[in-house]
Amino acid sequence: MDNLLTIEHLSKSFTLHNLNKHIPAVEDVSLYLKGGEFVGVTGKSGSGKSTVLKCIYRTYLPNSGHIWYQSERFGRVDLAAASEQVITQLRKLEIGYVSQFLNVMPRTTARELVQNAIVEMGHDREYAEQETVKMLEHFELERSLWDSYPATFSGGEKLRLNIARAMVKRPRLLLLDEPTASLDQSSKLKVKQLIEQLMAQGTTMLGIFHDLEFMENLCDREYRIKDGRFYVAEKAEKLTTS
Ligand SMILES: Nc1ncnc2c1ncn2[C@@H]1O[C@H](COP(=O)(O)OP(=O)(O)OP(=O)(O)O)[C@@H](O)[C@H]1O
Repeated sequence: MDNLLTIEHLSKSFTLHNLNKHIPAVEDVSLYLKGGEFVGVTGKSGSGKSTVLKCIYRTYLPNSGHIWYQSERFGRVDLAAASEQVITQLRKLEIGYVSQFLNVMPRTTARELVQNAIVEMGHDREYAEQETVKMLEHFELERSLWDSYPATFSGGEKLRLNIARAMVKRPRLLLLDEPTASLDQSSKLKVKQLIEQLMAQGTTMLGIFHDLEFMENLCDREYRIKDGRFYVAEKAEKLTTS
């Protein structure tokens, strides 16, 4: 199968002007994802894992390199150079990003947050309501919270809602940035079940997980980003734990 994503020689650095400091977060990283694969990214803290994911989602604009994404709507797109309009459409329709932090919207309830994610993909309200109920039930978010504002939720409740919102869209490409970092065992199991469902539906995933055992039981392949002056992603041997 063709690659859904091909990263070529990606570099991203940050300049902290107040400290007069230059941080080469990612240097010369190349990797690929075939359609339907679940690939894990590992590496020491600070080795640049999140930066790679954020460059793909275009939270960060890379300094150099290409991020070729085979889009359903736009054909082959370089995410490192695409216009903001294309990126906005891709985020709505094709590419999901989930981290351990929930961006709460003011005066938007938990139920609305999930529903809106489905509606912006073009589905009707009735379908969005049904899917929202299924997802909130799956993640065992207390019913009394469904119509409350997430700003007051506990860390675990926010996290479960965040994952529900990203996964309910069933994106073509899902970027998982340590989504299970502070979840208890039962919530992790819920995430695992949904990842397996998404895999069965053909979603391609690139994920960073604190819990390596959790990741290695699920993923097809793994890239290690090496610490040091150069941050090079290399293909690790295919895991055989499944
Ligand atoms: N917005 C930013 N501004 C300045 N420096 C940043 C920024 N984002 C990341 N960095 C720096 O880039 C480097 C890589 O960070 P990144 O978060 O990608 O690492 P990571 O491998 O995901 O780490 P962890 O496992 O601890 O989450 C670090 O030195 C970090 O301090």
